[in-house]
Amino acid sequence: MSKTLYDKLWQRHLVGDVDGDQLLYIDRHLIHEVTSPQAFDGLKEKGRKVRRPDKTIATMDHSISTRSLSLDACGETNALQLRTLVKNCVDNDIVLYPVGDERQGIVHVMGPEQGMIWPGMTVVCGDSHTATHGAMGTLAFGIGTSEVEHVLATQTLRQSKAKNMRITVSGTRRPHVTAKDIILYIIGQIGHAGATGHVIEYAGDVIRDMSMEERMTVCNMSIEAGAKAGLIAPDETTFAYLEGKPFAPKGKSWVSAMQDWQTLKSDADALFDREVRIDADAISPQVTWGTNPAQVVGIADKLPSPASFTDITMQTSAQAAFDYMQLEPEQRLVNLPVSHVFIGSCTNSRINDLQDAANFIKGKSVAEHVTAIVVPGSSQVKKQAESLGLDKVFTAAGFEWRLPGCSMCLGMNDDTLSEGDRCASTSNRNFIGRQGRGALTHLVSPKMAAAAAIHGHFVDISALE
Ligand SMILES: CC(C)[C@H](C(=O)O)[C@@H](O)C(=O)O
Ligand code: SF4
Repeated sequence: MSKTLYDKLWQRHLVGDVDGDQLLYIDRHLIHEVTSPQAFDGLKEKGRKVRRPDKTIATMDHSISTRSLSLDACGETNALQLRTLVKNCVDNDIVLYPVGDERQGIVHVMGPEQGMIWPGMTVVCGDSHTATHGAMGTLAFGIGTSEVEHVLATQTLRQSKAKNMRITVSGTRRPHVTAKDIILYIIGQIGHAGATGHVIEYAGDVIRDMSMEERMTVCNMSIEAGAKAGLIAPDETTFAYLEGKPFAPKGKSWVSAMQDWQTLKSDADALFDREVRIDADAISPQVTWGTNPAQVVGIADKLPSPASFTDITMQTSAQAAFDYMQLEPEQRLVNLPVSHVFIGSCTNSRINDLQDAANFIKGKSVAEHVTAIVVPGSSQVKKQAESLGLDKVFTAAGFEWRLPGCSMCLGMNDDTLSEGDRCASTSNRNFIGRQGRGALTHLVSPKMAAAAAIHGHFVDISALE
């Protein structure tokens, strides 16, 4: 019978059935300071050991400062969380990339860049944006803390299989339309729960032509459409990205791995439970106006009016979003002033993202009323950006150039906004209070964020000369 890529990955990792669920083997377990402490406590209480420390890798990302390498920089609670991670890793022989380490970074940035994530793997992490790694042709998804404990103890996970969905993006990308605009547009079309219960495979020319970094941006936000995971079949772009990375297979192992990876695609006649087709020509630079990522429009478009939604729940949610975001139905966002700009997060803090923003900023200055920060996704990204002189471009324009971490994406450190601050943010969630109590978040691409910083308000970058 014909199979989808997801079916194939699932089948390869199936080790048995338990009470109606299935048991999957996990190839790579990524951990960070927020969702691992209770899992380690659980193991200790039960007198269990970590079964495969060699398949587990830890990094610090959420609770760290972006101004100081000190673990104490963001208060006692954060320091305790970080020191607990250190102790748990030492006690269990797990490799940890602490702040200051040249491999440290946001878990979804550092994993792929170290070559830890290979096509055909199963990858989990106690973090919802684990879907990012699906860009590598990997079955990758977020798990809860009790599941983190289960994986630490057994290197397996109980799961039930999701449905297959394919999103095919074809046509021609308009100028200034980035991977972020494409995924925001997709979520706008299918809704923030539009892929619930499904694993999405992204396909079509537009996806094929994307770099690995762009594919990661797309897969990263699968969870914002409710999907279990996002996937892209591996190809030459994937192999070229992986080759020579520290954890990638080498020599003969590389050759045989490549042969296997080439088979990792959906069969031509595979059936999907749901198919969505997206025409790239219809996509312009996007900006969210609401409090979930599906509440999004093209920058030149008018906001909807609540009455335009047929569904009563969507009407109510649109009205609530307008109230919270201090916006009016049918308003346009061009010229709406912003007070803050955040370039960072596991969606948009890779080198291409920083390059996109820097290209726009070069030789210009941040508007006087705007506070703008750039937070590279990892130490490697920071180093590469500095070798290209991007840090100088940002600081000369008036941006702050920070240390890598999650930062203002969710403000578990001191990078938070105050009530009424309006932020053009390259992150992935615009939930109420996400960047600080009463703060107003608009999700955009790095280019759109850069333009907002310079002009002090949202700009239709495709209309600029
Ligand atoms: C802290 C962590 C559990 C959380 C997640 O799972 O996504 C965070 O990364 C986020 O983006 O909200
Ligand atoms: S950057 Fe944001 S979305 Fe990504 S893992 Fe960190 S907090 Fe979560």
